[in-house]
Amino acid sequence: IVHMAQEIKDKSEKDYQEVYNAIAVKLREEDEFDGYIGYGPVLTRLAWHSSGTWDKNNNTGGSFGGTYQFQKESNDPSNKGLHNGAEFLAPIHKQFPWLSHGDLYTLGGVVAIQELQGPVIPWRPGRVDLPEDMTPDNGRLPDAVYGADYVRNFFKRLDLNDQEVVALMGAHCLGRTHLQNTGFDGPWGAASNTFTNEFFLNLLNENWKLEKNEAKNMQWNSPKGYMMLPTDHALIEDDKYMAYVKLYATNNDKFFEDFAKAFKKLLEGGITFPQSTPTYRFETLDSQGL
Ligand code: HEM
Ligand SMILES: Nc1ncc(C2CC2)[nH]1
Repeated sequence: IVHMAQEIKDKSEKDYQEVYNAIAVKLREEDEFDGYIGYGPVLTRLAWHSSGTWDKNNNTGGSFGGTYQFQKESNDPSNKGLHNGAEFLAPIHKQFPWLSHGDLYTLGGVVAIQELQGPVIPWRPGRVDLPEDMTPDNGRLPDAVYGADYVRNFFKRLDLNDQEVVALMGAHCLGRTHLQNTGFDGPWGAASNTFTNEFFLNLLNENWKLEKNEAKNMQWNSPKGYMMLPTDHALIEDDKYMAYVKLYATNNDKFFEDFAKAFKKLLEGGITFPQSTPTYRFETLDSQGL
């Protein structure tokens, strides 16, 4: 299967910056969601989950077809809680009906990372809505209860290596787990809505204890009230992953640079873009003085 991005001839960088700004203004205004965390984290997770269904072996799934819009995918138990992100984006789709669902979901993640003071994520348009019967089966997204070998093997299907996996996991600096979504709880301390390398610093500096939570799942908790999933903690149990955890804990610029590259790669998995497709690097609201 070839997912050839369409050439967008009648839309300019200004048009896409206008969509970016509409999402960013809504993100700034609707700040009360999830105990004043806001929509940034759940938009980031929606962009990741709509892309993370890709299978490089047969080029099925991925962000291209925007199939998260169909219940077969949005009702995947792995996607519990993401309807909040989709409902946030629905008025944006109404305002800009020419934007495909795949472009909408991935752009939402780009806006979230950038507006939460993370790196600029280069982004290309041209994903094309596919029919419902092209929706990938449930079960393509990762479980949180396993260790390093599982994580390494899982991300092979998305063509992501150790360095890319560790960089991407840094997005767990955002938001929080919700017992009713995934059976994991916490952090009880201030969950963050600012993109930093804190995930790596916490992994290295906190005193982690493996405990059974209220949903009978094992998770790692720290005296400060932070938590790590077993798949998070796996990054300091494996020597190859540990090297990147230490790199990103001590070099924030390198983390930002590597995260931006890996997140773009994740959001574009399986897509062939025409040579003529521009790569956009959007301005944040702050940098536009808005
Ligand atoms: C082994 C891979 C991964 C596993 C097992 C995993 C698992 C989870 C779980 C269980 C939650 C809690 C969801 C909830 O209870 O509402 C979560 C939240 C989140 N994940 Fe991951 N994740 C993984 C990789 C990623 C990646 C690659 C990204 C993005 C680059 C990401 C971004 C997020 C964000 C932003 C949240 C917070 C969502 C919110 O606050 O509503 N995760 N993840
Ligand atoms: N440490 C940690 N692992 C997963 C999370 C969810 C993103 C909030 N937090």
